[in-house]
Amino acid sequence: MTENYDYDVLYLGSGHAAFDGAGILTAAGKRVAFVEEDKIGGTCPNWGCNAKILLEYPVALARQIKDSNGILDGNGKIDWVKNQAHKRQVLDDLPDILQNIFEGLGVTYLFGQGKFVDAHTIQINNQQVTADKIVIATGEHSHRLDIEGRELLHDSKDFLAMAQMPEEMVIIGGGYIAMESASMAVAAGAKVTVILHNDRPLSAFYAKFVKKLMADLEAQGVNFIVNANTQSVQETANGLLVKTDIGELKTEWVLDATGRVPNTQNIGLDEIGVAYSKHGIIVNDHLQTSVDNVYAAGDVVDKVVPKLTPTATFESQYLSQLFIGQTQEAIDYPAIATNLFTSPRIAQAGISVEKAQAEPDKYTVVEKDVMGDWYRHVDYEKAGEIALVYDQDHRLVGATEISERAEDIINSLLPAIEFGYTPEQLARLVTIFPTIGYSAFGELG
Ligand SMILES: Cc1cc2nc3c(=O)[nH]c(=O)nc-3n(C[C@H](O)[C@H](O)[C@H](O)COP(=O)(O)OP(=O)(O)OC[C@H]3O[C@@H](n4cnc5c(N)ncnc54)[C@H](O)[C@@H]3O)c2cc1C
Ligand SMILES: NC(=O)c1ccc[n+]([C@@H]2O[C@H](COP(=O)([O-])OP(=O)(O)OC[C@H]3O[C@@H](n4cnc5c(N)ncnc54)[C@H](O)[C@@H]3O)[C@@H](O)[C@H]2O)c1
Repeated sequence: MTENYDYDVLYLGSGHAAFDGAGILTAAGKRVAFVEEDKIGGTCPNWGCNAKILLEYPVALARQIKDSNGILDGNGKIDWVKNQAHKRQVLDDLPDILQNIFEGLGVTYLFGQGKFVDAHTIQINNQQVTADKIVIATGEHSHRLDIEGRELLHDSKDFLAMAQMPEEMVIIGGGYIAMESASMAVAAGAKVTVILHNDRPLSAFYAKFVKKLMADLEAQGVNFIVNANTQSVQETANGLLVKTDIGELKTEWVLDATGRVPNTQNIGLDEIGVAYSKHGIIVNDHLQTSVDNVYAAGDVVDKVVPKLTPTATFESQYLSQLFIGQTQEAIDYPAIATNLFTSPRIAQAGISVEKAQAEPDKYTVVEKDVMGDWYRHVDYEKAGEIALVYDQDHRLVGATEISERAEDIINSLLPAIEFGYTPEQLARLVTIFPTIGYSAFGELG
């Protein structure tokens, strides 16, 4: 009987995987609690997406100034100290704002590290609380290389809170965080070296566009060292010395961007029998764990869909609908759009080019240089390419673009990809001209 518990639904964590679905539950009269050991709202608002985009926004502006051939006066120099101050001004109140909103909806916040005592009971400090259903939404933390001098390495949280931009920086890794940080740091004046342990960074993105991005970043001053394993970082009289198996280099600051690790440790999973792997908590197609009343959502889940905020939101809302009986169906993920916030950006959604090329009987790939569209020159852009994936009925099923406006193009095309618009339906979309959204549909012509 659910009345025997303190709460109907309790979330371990208070990030997007928790709060985006909570309103659905409280509206249905459910008693809801979040357990949070750090900042309310989790990674995305505090040291992920929001912090990143505030610091990153001037990068494209600075590039526009430089590429405008003097139309926009000035040198487009980014003042990192002021940039950080602006970020703090916008974000520092967000946890309080979220707390007010959710307490206003009737949600209880319980502060401290939560750990399972049994399948229905969570220990927080000296307190035990019970719930009918418990959702593990503990997210991930940064991976730290196990090398000599690991205590000298920094993570993405440190990067996004960095008071001053160092003159020199080494970034280890070739994922989203490595590339986005390299793009920001070089634009803000740092001498950046990226160490890759292979020669295929950004493995989830179209290889041809990744090569173009790397060439562009190189032209901006980023130095890539490929196929190098970092072995140690040492403090010397002249700064830090980073040693790899193919050489060494001196630097001021080192970012370890070698991935993120699910927060599955020290929360009592083994004690209550919740199964997990190194990729996260193992769930069925209803996001239910190996223990019946325990579910998981967000980055902590072992899943094939990208670990992004909108994915966490989708899962959180799905679980709430499941809990109030609005659905009994398995989770049905839509096409998930993603964007790499570098300059230039790479965005994508739907069937990838690589998958389409591997199945030529099912898909056709059309690639275009987007600079043939006059509108792309409005903001002084110099290069951009799109790859469109069509099925046999000539419906758009996937798209990826490299350009400064790639995220807006892919967002515009997403409804066509998700809902499988026919050419006739597409022709009925009368969008605003002249805009980047209009240009997006122009690419389909
Ligand atoms: C640098 C960076 C940039 C990113 N940029 C983007 C982006 O541009 N777009 C995008 O879509 N995604 C981005 N992401 C990913 C995005 O932040 C995550 O997908 C999203 O935050 C996942 O939400 P979540 O609720 O699953 O986890 P989180 O937001 O990590 O929340 C988990 C919460 O659980 C708490 N917690 C953990 N263990 C316990 C415990 N035992 N007891 C109590 N509380 C606990 C943590 O303190 C945390 O607050 C970025 C991530 C990083 C690191
Ligand atoms: N724009 C966005 O939406 C955005 C931005 C940042 C982060 N994120 C999310 O956060 C997650 C984490 O991002 P991330 O960049 O930390 O991870 P990632 O998994 O994208 O990249 C990790 C990188 O580190 C490399 N690596 C792994 N082990 C290594 C080792 N021992 N030595 C050297 N390199 C090593 C990998 O080859 C890979 O290139 C992503 O999966 C993404 O979902 C999203």
